[in-house]
Amino acid sequence: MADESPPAPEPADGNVGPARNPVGVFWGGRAWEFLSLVRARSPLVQCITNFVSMDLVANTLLAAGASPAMVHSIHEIEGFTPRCDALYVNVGTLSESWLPSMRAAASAAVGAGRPWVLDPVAVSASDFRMDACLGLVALRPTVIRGNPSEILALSSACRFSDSRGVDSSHESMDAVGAAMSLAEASGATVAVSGAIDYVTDGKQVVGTHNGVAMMQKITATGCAVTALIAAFVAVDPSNTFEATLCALSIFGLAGELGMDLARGPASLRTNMIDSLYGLDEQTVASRVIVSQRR
Ligand SMILES: Nc1ncnc2c1ncn2[C@@H]1O[C@H](COP(=O)(O)OP(=O)(O)O)[C@@H](O)[C@H]1O
Ligand SMILES: Cc1ncsc1CCOP(=O)(O)O
Ligand SMILES: [Mg+2]
Repeated sequence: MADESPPAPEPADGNVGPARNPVGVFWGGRAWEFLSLVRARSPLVQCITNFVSMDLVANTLLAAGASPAMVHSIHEIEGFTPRCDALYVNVGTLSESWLPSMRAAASAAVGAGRPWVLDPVAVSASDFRMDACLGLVALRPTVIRGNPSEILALSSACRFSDSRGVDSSHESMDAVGAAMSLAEASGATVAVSGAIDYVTDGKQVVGTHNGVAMMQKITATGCAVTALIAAFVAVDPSNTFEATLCALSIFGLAGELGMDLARGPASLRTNMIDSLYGLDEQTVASRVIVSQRR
């Protein structure tokens, strides 16, 4: 298809331009379209997520215009999950009693033709967690998003990596190859977060440069952006790759705007939610920065 979109303005540092997607649409424009769809449709996102993250995940989804539901009882899966627009599973505070709900919900989502998204928090912390995540990956998540250490560990299914827990000890660039392998093996779109967030389907790799380092100093920002990915995928399940990249861009941009007024992590958290809520087309179109890596 001919590329008829106008040329993108080069960013100040000149080395990464807002790239075009394969059909020549600006990522800033795509990100705005996805956010607008989420605001218009308010997708219902079932979240089976860790205790630490529940508040930030729910508030992030609400600020974006989506509708969160923290429903995790095994007795509610059969009736509830197929009615949702997307499912989000996060193993951050995994326990024996929750794992069956996660599996049942993933199966129910797949059975109902709904997308589901996995966040393999601290996957290498224990054999129990690694086995649980491998079992969940076998249930065909639509998207997997983790930090570099998590994606490296899950991709190699290495049970005793040098990861220290929920935080990453690697750069996102280090995990791009692992993310591609994981995408190929699982059939999922894989996102690895960091200073640059990379998204891959196993063939192409695209990076978004939005975000600020202080987002790492707020617990559950990773969990929250994975939930946002679920909301974006929910409104356009046939464009998983774009939805994932745009959710990461939008969340990073909210962090950048929030940082303008922040005095530290606590005020950044508040300002980030406010900024996400208030994003407008001009800001999104002009400030989303994406680069094609491959
Ligand atoms: N060095 C960084 N610079 C800018 N943004 C970052 C940086 N590190 C992480 N982020 C952003 O913080 C959010 C959470 O990512 P990350 O900290 O990698 O996940 P997790 O919380 O799962 O470890 C993502 O939106 C990511 O883009
Ligand atoms: C601190 C902590 N412990 C178990 S889950 C969790 C939150 C992890 O959040 P994130 O992966 O977004 O950093
Ligand atoms: Mg995480």
